[in-house]
Amino acid sequence: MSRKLAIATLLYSADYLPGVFALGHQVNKFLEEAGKKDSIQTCLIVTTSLFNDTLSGFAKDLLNSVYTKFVLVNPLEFQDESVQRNSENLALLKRPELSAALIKARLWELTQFEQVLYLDSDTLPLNKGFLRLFDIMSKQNKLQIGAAADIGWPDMFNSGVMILIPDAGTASGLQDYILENTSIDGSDQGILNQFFNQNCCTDELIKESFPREWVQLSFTYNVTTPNLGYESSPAMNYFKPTIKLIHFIGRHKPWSLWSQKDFIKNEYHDQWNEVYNEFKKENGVKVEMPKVGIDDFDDTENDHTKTSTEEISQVSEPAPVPEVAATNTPGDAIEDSGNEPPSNPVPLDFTKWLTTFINKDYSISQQATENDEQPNENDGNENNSSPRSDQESSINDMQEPVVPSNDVSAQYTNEPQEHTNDGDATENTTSGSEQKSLIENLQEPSTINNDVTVRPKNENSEHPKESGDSADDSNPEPEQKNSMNHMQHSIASNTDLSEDAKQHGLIDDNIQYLEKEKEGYEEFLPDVHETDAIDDEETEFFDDGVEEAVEGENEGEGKAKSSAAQDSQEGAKPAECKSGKPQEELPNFKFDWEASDYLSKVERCFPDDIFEYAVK
Ligand SMILES: O=c1ccn([C@@H]2O[C@H](COP(=O)(O)OP(=O)(O)O[C@H]3O[C@H](CO)[C@@H](O)[C@H](O)[C@H]3O)[C@@H](O)[C@H]2O)c(=O)[nH]1
Ligand SMILES: [Mn+2]
Repeated sequence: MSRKLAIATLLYSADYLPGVFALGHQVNKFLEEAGKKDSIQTCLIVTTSLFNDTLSGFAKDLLNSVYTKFVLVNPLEFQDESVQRNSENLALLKRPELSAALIKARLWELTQFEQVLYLDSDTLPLNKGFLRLFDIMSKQNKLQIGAAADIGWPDMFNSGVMILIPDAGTASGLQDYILENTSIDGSDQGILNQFFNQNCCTDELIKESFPREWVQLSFTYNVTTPNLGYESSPAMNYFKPTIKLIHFIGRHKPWSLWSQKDFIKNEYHDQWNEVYNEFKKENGVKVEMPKVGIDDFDDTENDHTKTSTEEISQVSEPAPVPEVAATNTPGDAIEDSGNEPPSNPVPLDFTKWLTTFINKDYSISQQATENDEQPNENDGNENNSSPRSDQESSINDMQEPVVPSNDVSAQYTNEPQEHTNDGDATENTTSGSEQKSLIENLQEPSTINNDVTVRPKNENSEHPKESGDSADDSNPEPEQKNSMNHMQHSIASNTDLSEDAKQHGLIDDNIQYLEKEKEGYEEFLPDVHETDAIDDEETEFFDDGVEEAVEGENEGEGKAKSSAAQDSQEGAKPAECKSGKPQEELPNFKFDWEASDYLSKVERCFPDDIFEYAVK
């Protein structure tokens, strides 16, 4: 009699939907190819609140087309406390969204299956060879976990690919352990290693009798990428034909911006995109993924979707640009892009800020004597934001299509709740995607030739407390959520940007925007590109630039980031203003933010072509 087998993945925030879709699609392909479609279930573990309250009926239908079973799970008991205790270690990862990955502990509750192959949703099997794991591990017992070494610390396993035996006793033991111990990495990988992996027992005596066992799988079952600095490693070339699965670890996922950029992308990202496009084509998905994914969202619900739902909850209308779960908040940007000067003296829009503060003193003094000498200058100023104004109509066009919500026929297990997709007929959709941006340094993998390395099994002992080494497979990157929040204030243009690039519409807009103004801003541009082209931090840059320039009332301090402005000023000095009147004194760059009415006193004297973008 055949064993009850499942391949499972996890979804606790909508921005991983593309991963879940592509993975499910690919797994099905290989199950079919291997003739195992009927013998191995595909199982989506999804948080109850995400499923019931957030995902659209359309998304559920799509999920239903690739997964045979949905398992709705709730947070672990006392998960909040665990997350709290782990927060310090998790901070090392710079991946706060992973706090909820502790919910992977629920995998051992899937006792309706005899064996489960868990795959992170950012994994991609490359061929049906990955299914051999069920054969290789056919004798696995409930105290064992099969996983490949993590490249960040190869004495530990990576928890993105795990084969396990569900068992109620193990499940409760693990959850107790999570309650009582701090995870090495603040998330699931650390604590699962501590629980299962004898190597994490730093006390040699206890190690002798360690009760559970990590069975090390070949790295070819979980080849993590990116592998910066090692991409052309001889080992990679040597083992390439044997790779069964790729795992896109870290902040940057194949569906996020960076994979669309030439500078980091590798062939596996192309493969992922092919699979994803194939999925979309086969399922007739033509709308943008945010429209697929999420219904109206109630911010009061679960913690697990917090990273995305913080954003979702703010959004009244979806932005058209991101392919995947990206949230752009139309609000501020659109409002600010009108002709009304902002009532708030702290400008959010960098260009507006720039044009208003330049030559303030000059214009004030000129005003005193010349009155109408520069009658049109303020027009350009007011139109600073005009490149974005055309987006308002795009936003208005972004109404979620009415998508019929079909019943999801998959069975729900484990605290089933009736899903109420009926109310989802109209999806005012948006998605909360924090753009995960990180480039990992990966160590050269110590690849083994055998598929499995079974370690000596020990018995009966206490669990190791914790080790000092981080299992972090991600390089720290500055936290970017805040900057994402800033990003939400802007709307990306509805261009033909690649779908993922569209997620970062703001970034690209800003870059293009500045390029248009290149003349006179050259010294400024490299900073923008270097700092911003890759990820979300550009928004911080702008804010910083504003703050620094403002705070740096002595001219030197502000120069670093507003040098272009100053240069333009200096360049303008001997030249003529648009009015034709030569400037007679150096502009004063002092910027007194306390002066509440400064906007009304601001003038500039640049030639109009500097503000060409305003016309466009
Ligand atoms: O916002 C999120 C974040 C994660 N996930 C799910 O949780 C998995 C783990 O997150 P992921 O971004 O894939 O983590 P990695 O970058 O792979 O980071 C490493 O560290 C994590 C924390 O220990 C482990 O869960 C991973 O297996 C391990 O590879 C994802 O694949 C998803 O299935 C979500 O649904 N929403
Ligand atoms: Mn992963």
